[in-house]
Amino acid sequence: MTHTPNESSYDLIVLGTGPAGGTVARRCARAGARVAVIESRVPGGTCALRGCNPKKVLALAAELVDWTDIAGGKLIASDPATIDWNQLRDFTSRFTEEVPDSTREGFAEDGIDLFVGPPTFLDPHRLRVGDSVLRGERICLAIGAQPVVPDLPGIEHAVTSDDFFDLPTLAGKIVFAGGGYISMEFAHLATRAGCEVDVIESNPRPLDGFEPELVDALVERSQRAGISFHTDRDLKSIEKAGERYRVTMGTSHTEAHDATLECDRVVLGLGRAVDVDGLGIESAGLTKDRGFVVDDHLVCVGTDHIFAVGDCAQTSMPHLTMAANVEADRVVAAVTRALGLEAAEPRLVATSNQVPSVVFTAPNLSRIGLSEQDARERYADLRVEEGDRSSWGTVKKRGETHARYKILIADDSDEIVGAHFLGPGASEFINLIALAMQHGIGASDLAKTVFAFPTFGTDLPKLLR
Ligand SMILES: Cc1cc2nc3c(=O)[nH]c(=O)nc-3n(C[C@H](O)[C@H](O)[C@H](O)COP(=O)(O)OP(=O)(O)OC[C@H]3O[C@@H](n4cnc5c(N)ncnc54)[C@H](O)[C@@H]3O)c2cc1C
Ligand SMILES: NC(=O)c1ccc[n+]([C@@H]2O[C@H](COP(=O)([O-])OP(=O)(O)OC[C@H]3O[C@@H](n4cnc5c(N)ncnc54)[C@H](O)[C@@H]3O)[C@@H](O)[C@H]2O)c1
Repeated sequence: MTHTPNESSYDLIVLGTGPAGGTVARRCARAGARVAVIESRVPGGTCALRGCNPKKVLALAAELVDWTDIAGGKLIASDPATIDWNQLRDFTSRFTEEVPDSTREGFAEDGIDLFVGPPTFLDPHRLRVGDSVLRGERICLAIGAQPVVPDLPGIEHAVTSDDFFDLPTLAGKIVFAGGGYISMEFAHLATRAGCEVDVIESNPRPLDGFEPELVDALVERSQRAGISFHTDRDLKSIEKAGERYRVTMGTSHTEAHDATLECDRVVLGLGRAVDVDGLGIESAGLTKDRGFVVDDHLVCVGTDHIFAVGDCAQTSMPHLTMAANVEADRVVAAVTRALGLEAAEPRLVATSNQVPSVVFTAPNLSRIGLSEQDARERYADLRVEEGDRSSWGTVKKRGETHARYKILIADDSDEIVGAHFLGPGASEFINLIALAMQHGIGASDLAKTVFAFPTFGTDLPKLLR
């Protein structure tokens, strides 16, 4: 083995400091591995710095305004609450400001060497970062994904979710391109902040993958909150029009019906993609498709010592923080075992169908497991419990008008194979269903379970009977 003079050797080199990389690095270091982490940006990862956590602060503000709006004249006097963007943005930044230092401190506590800068593979075991060359017995890619910015005329006028948290103003008319999680959550905030809001989505409805009836109900509720939808429409171009922007939308099928919208800001929510620019993946023999192509053990195809985990790995797992943590735990077990250390077994275990997700609109939309369409293809004995909870006391007490559910049960085995909720309690129900799905609690046992009254939990057994 030849070493360059400033080359350091490690048992494990991790690329990325998000939930996936952070977990792999710290748990392996605590198990006794000599670990280096390379981060190309400020340490902390998407979730903590420009994703879930700051987004949840914004979503809380949207929910609060919405709740005072729908409960005004009932639970409280009807003066509407308002959002002061400067105050909200500054409050949100308090939660992100501390992340880089606390990430650095956490790594230091665990004896991990942190290198900040863009890395490049020199060969399958060695990476250059700045002036340093690091050699890793094992390497773990946890580089996440970046907002998709398509090559369209005028795209430089748009901002991404990364920029949204620091916008100098949240006012006027905002066009969100794409109708996925990011646009829907930010659109719900923006309309509650008094903006005029439009969402452009190339599919017939936003939030592909969520149950169509529940999405339709959320769209109706969103429209009532002031959001306009342009479905079956693609973002085509953006032009500067004085102080404003002119957005052109095509249809997904023909150019015959282009339409334009004038607005003050365009925000992209067109998905996220893995960016390997400058990483030199060919020197490491890596294959990338939508993400790094891995085998069932999260080992990159074409290698026997490089793992990929979280948003950058091409697996059936959704691109969510807890899914990244589940995969990270599997890699920790594999790496510690391979290094001959005491194997650190996974703390979190779930299949892709057992990972719940919530869209933090007001009201929330949640899902776990299969859609009804997929479940019908797999289960001849499928039982579907579905309905509208908007007349139920727990919903009406809050002043909410839109609340639906759909629970999918394989009748012979009593197994819950999918569940979908919109409205008050959606994020509580989905966790109870996740508990049942992850630990083999059948629908009829869940239907007999006693929860504290009056919480949303007490509605769940009734939805299953
Ligand atoms: C606006 C927004 C809201 C979200 N809300 C939620 C939510 O509510 N719930 C939820 O579960 N998920 C949410 N997500 C998704 C969640 O953030 C991701 O699934 C999660 O962060 C994935 O973790 P990761 O460790 O794989 O990647 P990341 O957290 O993206 O971390 C990857 C790290 O690698 C670094 N990196 C990139 N390239 C390189 C390189 N070449 N070399 C070294 N380092 C590199 C990046 O800078 C980053 O620090 C949200 C995402 C966004 C954008
Ligand atoms: N609450 C959460 O858990 C949460 C929140 C935000 C983000 N995320 C994660 O981040 C990922 C990225 O979020 P996202 O909202 O950017 O992506 P997304 O994949 O959820 O949605 C992108 C949407 O853009 C549409 N689209 C694509 N190109 C278009 C075009 N040219 N014109 C119009 N519409 C177009 C797609 O049809 C799709 O509906 C999510 O898939 C999710 O994994 C999770």
